[in-house]
Amino acid sequence: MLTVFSFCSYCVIRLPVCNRRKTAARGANPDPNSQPQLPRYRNGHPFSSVAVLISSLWRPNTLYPTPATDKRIPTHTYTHTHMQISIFLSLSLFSLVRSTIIHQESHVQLTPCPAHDGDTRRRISMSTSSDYGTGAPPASAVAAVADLCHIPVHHTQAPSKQADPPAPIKEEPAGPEEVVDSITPATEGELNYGSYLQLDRLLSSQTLQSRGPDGNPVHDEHLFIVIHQAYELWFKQILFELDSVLDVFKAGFVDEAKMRLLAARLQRINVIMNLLVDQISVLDTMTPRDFFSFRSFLGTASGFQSVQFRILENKIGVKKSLRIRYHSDDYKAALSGPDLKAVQDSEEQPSLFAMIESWLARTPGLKDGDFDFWTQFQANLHESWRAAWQRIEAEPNAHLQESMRAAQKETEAQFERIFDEDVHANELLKGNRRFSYPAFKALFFISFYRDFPRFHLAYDVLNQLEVLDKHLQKWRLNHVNLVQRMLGTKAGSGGSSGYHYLRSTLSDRYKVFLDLYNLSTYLVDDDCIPALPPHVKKLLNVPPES
Ligand SMILES: N[C@@H](CC(=O)c1ccccc1NC=O)C(=O)O
Repeated sequence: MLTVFSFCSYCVIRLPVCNRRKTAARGANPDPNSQPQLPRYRNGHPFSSVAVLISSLWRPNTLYPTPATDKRIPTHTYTHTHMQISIFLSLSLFSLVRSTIIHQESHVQLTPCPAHDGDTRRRISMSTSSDYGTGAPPASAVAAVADLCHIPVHHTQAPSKQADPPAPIKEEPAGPEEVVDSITPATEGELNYGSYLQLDRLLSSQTLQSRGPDGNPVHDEHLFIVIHQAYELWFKQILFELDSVLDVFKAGFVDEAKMRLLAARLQRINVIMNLLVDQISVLDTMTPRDFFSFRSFLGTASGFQSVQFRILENKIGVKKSLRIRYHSDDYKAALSGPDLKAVQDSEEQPSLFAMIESWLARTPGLKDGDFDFWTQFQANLHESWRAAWQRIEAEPNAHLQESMRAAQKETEAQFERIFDEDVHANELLKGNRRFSYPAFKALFFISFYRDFPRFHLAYDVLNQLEVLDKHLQKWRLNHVNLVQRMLGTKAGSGGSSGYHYLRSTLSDRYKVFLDLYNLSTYLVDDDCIPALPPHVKKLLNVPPES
C-alpha cells in the first residue's frame, strides 16, 4: 500500500521534473526558429499550487477572491483549492516517506540557512550517490522538494555505504551556483555554458559585409549588426511573454488568480522595452560618417523589414486601418514568403487590445442590481455643476465671472460628450477613441475605485498597458531621430523607411491604449465619484466594516 502510494506521489513530483529536463535538452534543438517549449500546467505548476496554498494561510484573498454574489466566477476556484489541498497532503506524505529513505541512504540534513529567514527556509545538504539505482533518482526528488519550498540545494561528497556517518556539514552561505546545481544533474554533464546557449551559432552570426579602403571590414559595422541582433533577441522574448499573456485571456474568462501573473508579465515586457529604448545610446556612439562608410554594403536590408516588430505591433493591437501607408504601399509590401505570412497571421489573431476590451466590458460592479455607475456618475457631475454655477453667479468681478462661465461651459460640453453613446460611436470611427462603450466606462470605474481590493491588480494591468504604449512610442521616436541623424531626409536603405514616413508613425494612430492616455481629461474631484452601495463594495472585496 505504502509502496503504491509512494510510487503515485513520486510520479506527481517526477513528471514535471522530467519535463523540465526534456525542455533543457530541447535547448540544443538545431532548429533556430523553434520557440522554446516550456512545460505547461493547466492549473499552474503543482508545486506552485502548494506554495499558493501555503501563502494563502496568511493571504486568504489569493485563494478566495470569489464573492458569492458573482455568479460568473465558476466554483472551480474551490475545486482548485481542493486539488491543492490533495496535492499538498500527497506531497507531505511523500516527503515523509522520501525523507525516511533519504535519511537512511543519502544523509540529508535540514539545517537553518543563514542567508534566509531561518524558520521558513531551510537549506538541504545532500549527497549525490549512485547507490539508489536507476529507477529512483533521489537527487531530483530532493531538488523537487527543495524547489517546492524555495530551498537552495547543496551537493556534497557521497558517503560510501560502509563508511561511518559523515560529520555534519558546515554551514556556508548559499550561492546561485548551488541552486543551479540542483536542476543540472550529472546525467546532463555534456551540456556546458557554451553548448547550452549555442554560442557557436550565436557568436558566429556577425558577418560583416563591408570592405573599407584597406580591404578590411569597416569597424562600426560590427556594432551595427550586434545591436540589431540584440533588438531581435529581445523582441523574441517580448513575443514569448506576450503570447503567455494572450493565453490567459483565450478562454473568454480571466481567472482572477492569474491577475498577478498578468501584471508581472506585462511589467517584464515593459522593463525589456525600456532596455531597448535605452540601447539606442550605444548606437548613438556611431557617427553619421561612420555609418556612411559601410551603408552601401547593406543591400536592401532595412529596419522597415523587422518582422518581429510588426508582429509585436499587431499582437498588441496596432490597427491595420490606422497604419500610415508608405509611398501608398501597405507596410507589408517589403515582406514576402514566410515573413509575410507570419505578419498576416498576426493581423488576423485577436490582439491584446481586443482581449483587454472584452475583459473590461465584464468588469464586476459596473452595473449591478439597481446601481448603475455611469448614470450615478453623470448625476453627481450635474450636482457639482449646479454648485459651480452658484459660485460663478456670486462672483462680483464681472470680467472674472465671464471667464469662469466660459470655462464651466467648456468643462460641461467635454463631459457631456462621454455620456452620449452616439458621440462615442463617431469618435471610434474617427480613431479618437478606441474602446467599446462598455469598456470605456469600465476604465473610469476601475480608475475611480482602484484602491478597492478586487481592482488592485486590474489597475496595475491598465497601468502597464499605458506604459507599454509609451515605450513603443519612445522606441519609434528614437528610430526617427536615428534615421534623421544618419540619413537626413533621404530614403533609407531598400528605399523604404524615410524620415518623413517614420515621423508620421508617432501619431496617436499608433497608440493602442489611447483611451487610457486621454482618461486624464476627465479627472474629477472626489465628491463627484459615486459612493458605492454595500452590495457593490462587497463585490469589490471591500471588508464590511469600511
Ligand atoms: N475575471 C472576469 C472579469 C473580472 O473579474 C474583471 C474585469 C475587469 C476588471 C477587473 C476584474 N476583476 C478583477 O480583476 C472575467 O474575465 O470575466
